[in-house]
Amino acid sequence: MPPAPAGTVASDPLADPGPVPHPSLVSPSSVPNADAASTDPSHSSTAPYEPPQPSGSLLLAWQTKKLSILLIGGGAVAASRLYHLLCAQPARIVVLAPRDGTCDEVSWRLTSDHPEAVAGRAGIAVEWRERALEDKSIDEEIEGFDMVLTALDDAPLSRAVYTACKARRVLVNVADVPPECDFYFGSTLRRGALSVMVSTNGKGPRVAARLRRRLEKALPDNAGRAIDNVGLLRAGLRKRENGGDKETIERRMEWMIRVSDRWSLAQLGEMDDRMRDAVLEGWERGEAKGYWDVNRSKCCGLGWVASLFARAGVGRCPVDRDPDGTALKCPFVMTSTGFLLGLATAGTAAAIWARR
Ligand SMILES: C[C@@]1(CC(=O)O)c2cc3[nH]c(cc4nc(cc5[nH]c(cc(n2)[C@H]1CCC(=O)O)[C@@](C)(CC(=O)O)[C@@H]5CCC(=O)O)C(CC(=O)O)=C4CCC(=O)O)c(CCC(=O)O)c3CC(=O)O
Ligand SMILES: NC(=O)C1=CN([C@@H]2O[C@H](COP(=O)(O)OP(=O)(O)OC[C@H]3O[C@@H](n4cnc5c(N)ncnc54)[C@H](O)[C@@H]3O)[C@@H](O)[C@H]2O)C=CC1
Repeated sequence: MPPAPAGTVASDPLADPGPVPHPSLVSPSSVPNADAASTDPSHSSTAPYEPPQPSGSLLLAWQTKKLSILLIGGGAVAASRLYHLLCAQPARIVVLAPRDGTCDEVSWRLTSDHPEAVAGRAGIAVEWRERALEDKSIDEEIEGFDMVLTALDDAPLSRAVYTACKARRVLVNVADVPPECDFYFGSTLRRGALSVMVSTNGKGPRVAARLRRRLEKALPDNAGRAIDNVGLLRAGLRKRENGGDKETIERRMEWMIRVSDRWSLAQLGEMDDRMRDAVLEGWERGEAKGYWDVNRSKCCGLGWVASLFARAGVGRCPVDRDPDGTALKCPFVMTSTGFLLGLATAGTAAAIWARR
């Protein structure tokens, strides 16, 4: 089969078109108002498009690999900041805090020989300036940094840092003075390359943490691995087809959408090198292989049957077609099944009653 023409959604007749096409592949006017499907009863908009939620902040995945970041303070808040900074893997992290008063976690992350502490610092120039910040030396201390974070128990000193940073156009977060922050931290859960941040924009950080814990419990165990494996698949696709022209980009995205929508998170979490290569073999023909298509010999050959069933959408909700959903949990399937059963029961009762 020749490669799929750009912009088409299903070159494989049995392939699932998937729940939502990529925004770049549909005309903007066909994007529906997500509110219509919202389960939040406070949303009663009839606007055709999602009305802006005035939260006051822009959530972004900030790429920090070229940044030099200064963290001032060494207490519990600084420990949390340091953990998130290490996850972000900037070029350089400098902590400015006297040894006396610095908590164990901060000093462990900065100096321990424990293999995990060492791995956590890998590739980052990490430095601990073991001294206290003084008012008169602020300008000197912040020199050369792209971002400054303060986690001090000294509000006037924090404010002075803020003023100095603003004079130099350096981005700053002052943990104890929200109006003097260019950005806020949020409650973030991390699994591999997957991060989810809950932000209440300064309204209720403790509640944000509670919501984050709830999300953590709801997330499948291997969600992080699933995302990492999708990353490897996309990298593999780029190796096969690295073209940058519009048609190639559209074809790559269209194929990735179809493949992504055929694998549940649990199945993605299992995707190993063999499965990935088998999926990538479908690229040339524009074929989007699902989990069972590349595991047909599994379960004594019953994988073939599962592959046919999966392509026909058996076991999936016919309405949202979510690869992680099952028909048993689909309100549409359950309601219509209940309705048909009710109808059959009422019909049988009526027939029995009419015969008497
Ligand atoms: C504006 C913001 C600026 C910023 O820090 O970037 C800010 C500000 C302040 N927090 C204060 C207090 C508390 N903060 C927490 C917890 C967290 N705070 C975080 C973020 C933020 N905190 C930003 C807004 C984020 C948002 O709203 O979404 C989290 C999410 C992320 C993180 O810090 O990494 C992290 C949870 C992480 C997790 O567990 O997942 C707890 C709960 C606890 O400790 O258990 C308390 C005590 C209870 C309470 O006060 O509500 C005070 C002192 C108030 C006072 O003086 O009374 C201020 C200053 C003020 O509000 O004036
Ligand atoms: N944004 C947030 O998430 C939260 C913010 N806070 C606020 O953040 C601030 C810090 O909180 P904690 O870490 O719990 O306080 P903490 O008292 O545990 O730590 C303060 C740290 O600052 C260091 N320090 C003090 N003066 C210094 C100086 N001149 N130079 C360098 N380091 C200095 C101390 O050695 C200590 O390590 C507090 O003002 C608190 O109200 C508190 C809880 C959550």
